[in-house]
Amino acid sequence: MAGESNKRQKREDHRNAVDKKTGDPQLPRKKLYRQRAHANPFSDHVLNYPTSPADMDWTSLYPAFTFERLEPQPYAKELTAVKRMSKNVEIADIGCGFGGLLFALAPRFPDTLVLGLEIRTSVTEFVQEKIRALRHQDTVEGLYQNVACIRANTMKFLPNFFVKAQLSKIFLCFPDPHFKARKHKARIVSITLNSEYAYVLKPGGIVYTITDVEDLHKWMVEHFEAHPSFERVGEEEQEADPCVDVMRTETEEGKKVERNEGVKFVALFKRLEDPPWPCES
Ligand SMILES: C[S@@+](CC[C@H](N)C(=O)[O-])C[C@H]1O[C@@H](n2cnc3c(N)ncnc32)[C@H](O)[C@@H]1O
Repeated sequence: MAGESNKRQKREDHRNAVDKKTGDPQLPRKKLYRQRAHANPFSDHVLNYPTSPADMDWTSLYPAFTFERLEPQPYAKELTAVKRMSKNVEIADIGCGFGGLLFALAPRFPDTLVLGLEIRTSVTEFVQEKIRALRHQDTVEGLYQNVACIRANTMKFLPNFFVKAQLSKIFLCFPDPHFKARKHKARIVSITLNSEYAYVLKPGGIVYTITDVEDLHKWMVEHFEAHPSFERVGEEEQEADPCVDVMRTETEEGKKVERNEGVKFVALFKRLEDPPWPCES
């Protein structure tokens, strides 16, 4: 406990310290935010999440993508100035860890809102601190205004954040493998969860997966191929997608596998159009 409060104090000191030359906030140090590798997705964590996407306030996460307008309010005679978003989140990195992919994608898609969702508290805080520092450093091009990170257990609450067909890309990079058969239910890919990914993805949208665990790769392929809303993207189209290279090289886990000369298994799945209801055909 003393160790944790000591670490918290060090983080606070580092957060308040500025770069002596530029006066900018310093980038956070990973070593102050390290946390046990696995968080149990079935635990009752104390999490903040909206009861529905309409209740989610994105304006504080992406202030550069907001505007104000006057709107009527219940029981008020006067119109009130309300902040609204000019864009919605379109790219989600599920289990973003320390955010390597987010920081690589954000400048490549400067007009698209990118969101990391991460279950571990300290790791989420690291990404949020890094975003704060990078935004402060880059006042000329306005980079990193389009990236944010929230603490969330996506296995439980993904549809609380996104409306139907909101997202164009979902990344599942190096998800926890949960090797033992009795732990497979904790995997981030399953028939049930794939239905949630299908719900929040727009037709033509892509789920990107990468892992160094062959058994998990086969599991992900098997579960997405078995799902009627997805089809696997062919090798040629996969390799032509610039996000694939980013996912291979910029994720923290991808870099680790590279250092250990390990193998990376990639598979992409396209969200298909829903078939017409019988009464529509
Ligand atoms: C092995 S790490 C991969 C991190 C990052 N994607 C990368 O490739 O470097 C898996 C991450 O998923 C997070 N995670 C696991 N289950 C989750 C859940 N249900 N909701 C959100 N994040 C989760 C873990 O905390 C961990 O940071």
